[in-house]
Amino acid sequence: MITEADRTLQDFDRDGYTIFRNVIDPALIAEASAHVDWLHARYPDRLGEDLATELVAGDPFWVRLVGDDRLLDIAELFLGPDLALFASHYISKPPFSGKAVLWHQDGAYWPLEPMRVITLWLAVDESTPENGCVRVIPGSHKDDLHELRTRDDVDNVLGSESAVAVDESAAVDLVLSPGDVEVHHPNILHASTANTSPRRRCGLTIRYIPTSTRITSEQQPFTSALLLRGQPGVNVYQPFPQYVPGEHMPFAGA
Ligand SMILES: O=C(O)CCC(=O)C(=O)O
Ligand SMILES: [Fe+2]
Repeated sequence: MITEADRTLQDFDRDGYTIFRNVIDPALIAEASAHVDWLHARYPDRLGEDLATELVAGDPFWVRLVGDDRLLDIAELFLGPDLALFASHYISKPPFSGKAVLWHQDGAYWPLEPMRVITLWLAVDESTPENGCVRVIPGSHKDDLHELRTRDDVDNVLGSESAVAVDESAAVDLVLSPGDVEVHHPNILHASTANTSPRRRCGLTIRYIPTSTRITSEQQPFTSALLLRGQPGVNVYQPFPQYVPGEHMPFAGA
């Protein structure tokens, strides 16, 4: 018998991405949205595209969110039962000014060995072509990792892109509603345009690894390495943060 999960994995093997609808409930998405506002107030110098990984392990709400069982159950389908966080990053593009993300493969940036890792991209806002949703080239995950080249001639989040010609006519726009999750492979070519609309476009990237994938960064434990489920495997991890009223964002169950 072919189950729903088998079909999802087959889609992912063929296309390099797949979408899960309505994973996270509106109450928790509202907290994630408030978290982005709270982070902006707490770190006023950071851009919305840069609410990043080094803030995660000291932030009880962030850890609660990436450790949510609904997200880990999805990660487990792809990676098995022993799961860690490698990195997580809100990419919140403000109205009218949000920057583009140029075509890239995530794995080209990451200190992981082997490159066994998936991204869950959790939609916090509606995400459409108008406000700069993620776009992918289906099947491009079958290529090896390309070299990177620097790009500072256009305003963009990464400052670089894959050094490869991309046939944009093959791109698929990932239109998502708040609470939906898009899963993508570390080798898939993906991008997003600038936000020229009046609506914010916020998503939370969550990079999960099986604990058999080694984080080879010099910094140990890596800034956002957290053991989330099962056995610790080959890495060392950050301790879980304790909630301190007044220091951290209050949230349900804090
Ligand atoms: O949110 C975006 O626009 C880009 C996301 C991305 O590159 C990723 O999740 O790896
Ligand atoms: Fe990416």
